[in-house]
Amino acid sequence: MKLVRFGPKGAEKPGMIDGQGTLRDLSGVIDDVAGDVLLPAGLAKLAGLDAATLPTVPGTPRLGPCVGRIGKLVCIGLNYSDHAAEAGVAPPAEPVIFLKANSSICGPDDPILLPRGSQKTDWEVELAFVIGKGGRYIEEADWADHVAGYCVCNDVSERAYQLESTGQWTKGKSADNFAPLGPWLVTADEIADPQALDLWLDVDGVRQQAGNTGTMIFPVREIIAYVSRFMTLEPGDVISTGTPPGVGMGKKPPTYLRKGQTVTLGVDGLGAQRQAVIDWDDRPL
Ligand SMILES: NC(=O)N[C@@H](O)C(=O)O
Repeated sequence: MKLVRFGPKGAEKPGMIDGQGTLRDLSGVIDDVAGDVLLPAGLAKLAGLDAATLPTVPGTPRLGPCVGRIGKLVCIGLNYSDHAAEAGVAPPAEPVIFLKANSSICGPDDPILLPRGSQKTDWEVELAFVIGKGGRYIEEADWADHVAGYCVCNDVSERAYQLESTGQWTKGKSADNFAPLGPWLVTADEIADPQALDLWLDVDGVRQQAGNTGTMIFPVREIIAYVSRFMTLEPGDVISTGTPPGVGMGKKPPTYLRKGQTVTLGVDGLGAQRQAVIDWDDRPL
């Protein structure tokens, strides 16, 4: 199943994309793509629906982040050795974990908002996964029982805020619209192997990142066990698994996003995102 959330920011309704690619309204069945709906029983109920009986949604409404009421957005840093090399650091011996502020989460095609004065806003295509059944101290062998599905994430990053001032990475990772999620939450049954997915990102139509999740240092199964050693994972939490090489920071010379550019990105089977780059002060209100 491909689950979506559509409509204006903050008032998104749940929906699904049927086998013909038509957007269907799920708001008569569930209140949101969130929480317990993501548990195995919730997803089984949705899978049992006859999509043809759901109302179609006219037009092409805005898509919101494909999961609602996200409790936390956990990210894995430097999870591709060639990205670690371009970032100038050694591949980590254990997963690097950081959080992005929930206020950075936005729809897949919402604009990237350049923070005031930003000169080093960068792109990062990533495979993200969504927790269904939560847990603590999850065994690696049980990882698949805990994943509701997968989606695309652009881990937008302001490198000066992230790396050139005091503290950890949070400041550079958390600005508004720095975490587009979607277009769809693709349920886990549709992804045979999360470690065999191509991912790509273009700026103004020019390929910048091309990778495959097979080259991650720490695969999804290890990430879920590792993260749950440090925090309880809950239904609707999202974990983004790191970016392959080709970020702007790693170019020679480094190249960053400018107002007026367009970023497109995607992951095999999970759909694509498209973001216009605009100044924060020009954001639609
Ligand atoms: N360098 C940096 O910020 N990288 C991470 O976000 C990552 O995904 O590897």
